[in-house]
Amino acid sequence: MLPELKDLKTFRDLLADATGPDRAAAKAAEERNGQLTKPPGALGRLEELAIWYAGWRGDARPRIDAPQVIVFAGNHGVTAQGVSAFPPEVTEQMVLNFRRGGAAINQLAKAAGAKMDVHALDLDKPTADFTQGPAMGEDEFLAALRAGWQAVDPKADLLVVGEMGIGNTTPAAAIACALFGGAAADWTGRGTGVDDAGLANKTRVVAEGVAMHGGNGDGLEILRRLGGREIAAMAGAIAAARILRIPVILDGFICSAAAACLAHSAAGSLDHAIAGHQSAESAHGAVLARLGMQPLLALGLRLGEGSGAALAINILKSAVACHSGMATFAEAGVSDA
Ligand SMILES: O=C(O)c1ccc[n+]([C@@H]2O[C@H](COP(=O)([O-])O)[C@@H](O)[C@H]2O)c1
Ligand SMILES: Cc1cc2nc[nH]c2cc1C
Repeated sequence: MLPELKDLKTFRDLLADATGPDRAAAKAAEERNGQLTKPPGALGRLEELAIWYAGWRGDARPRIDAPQVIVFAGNHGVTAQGVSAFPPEVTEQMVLNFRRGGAAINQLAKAAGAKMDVHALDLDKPTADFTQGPAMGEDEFLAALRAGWQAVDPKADLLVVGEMGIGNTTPAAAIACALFGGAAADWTGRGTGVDDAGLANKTRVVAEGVAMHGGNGDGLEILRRLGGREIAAMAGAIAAARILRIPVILDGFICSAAAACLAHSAAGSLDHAIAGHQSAESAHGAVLARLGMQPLLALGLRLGEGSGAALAINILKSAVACHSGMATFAEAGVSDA
């Protein structure tokens, strides 16, 4: 059961106190893996993926039958600074497109056998421009975390969180810079495709935001000050999934920035998450490296929407299918080494 998110302290406490995977199930899965009809280690990373998944599900021979993809959408006051190649109206237009089934993620979720939910968060009320003050007040931030928290289907057995929000690579870059240090230019990329002048302007905006808000508190406070509603909602959903023991596949740059805020606030809070795909957004590889994650795929996508993570669902499903469906040496009458 998922506890109610009364206030930010409750969220912080739940994040810090969440229990880890079921070690007995992981151990039993490891033993089973050693008996399957293949040379030891021959399924490469699929083997560790299946054991990791078994541990989080508390089942040495699990199945993946009910993946959930959630796309959160939000609008950003910082778009007033000309940081995106597209106008902010596109956020709402794309939400309609998601609801009609016309976006890439609709097809990718379908191809992965996942149900997809869309949550648009106060699109008519963009966050504040973080160069002027905190992006969200405490109540707004809590409401966004809660939207993510409540969006997770407790019956799901795998979760992908994605986003749509014109301008949101700017807050994601600012978050990464505030959490990991270095120069704004190290974390700022082209997003939907800004030109060189646009990139220079965006880098200045990120630097201003980090100068104003960086160094103020933990990852959650950084998320409130520099983030956005859809970014906070992704963080809320990832944290809820851990409590529900639902493994998570992370998507691109913005999703990873949301996740990084959780990891900064409480070590181990991403133990139930893996990286699905390394985005072409320039700093995504560096964020994943800081999180100690190796993406399953690198196909050059830079779309968001949960697209890269949705593509990785079938890899995890395949790992679990091999693990749970293969015969052991004894069952198949194949000679062991
Ligand atoms: O996920 C990524 O790595 C990613 C990289 C570049 C762009 N995006 C998507 O593009 C939008 C943000 O780009 P921008 O240029 O408006 O900041 C937002 O809707 C994201 O879903 C997403
Ligand atoms: C068309 C479009 C689709 C998107 N999907 C996620 N981010 C996006 C940004 C744009 C501009």
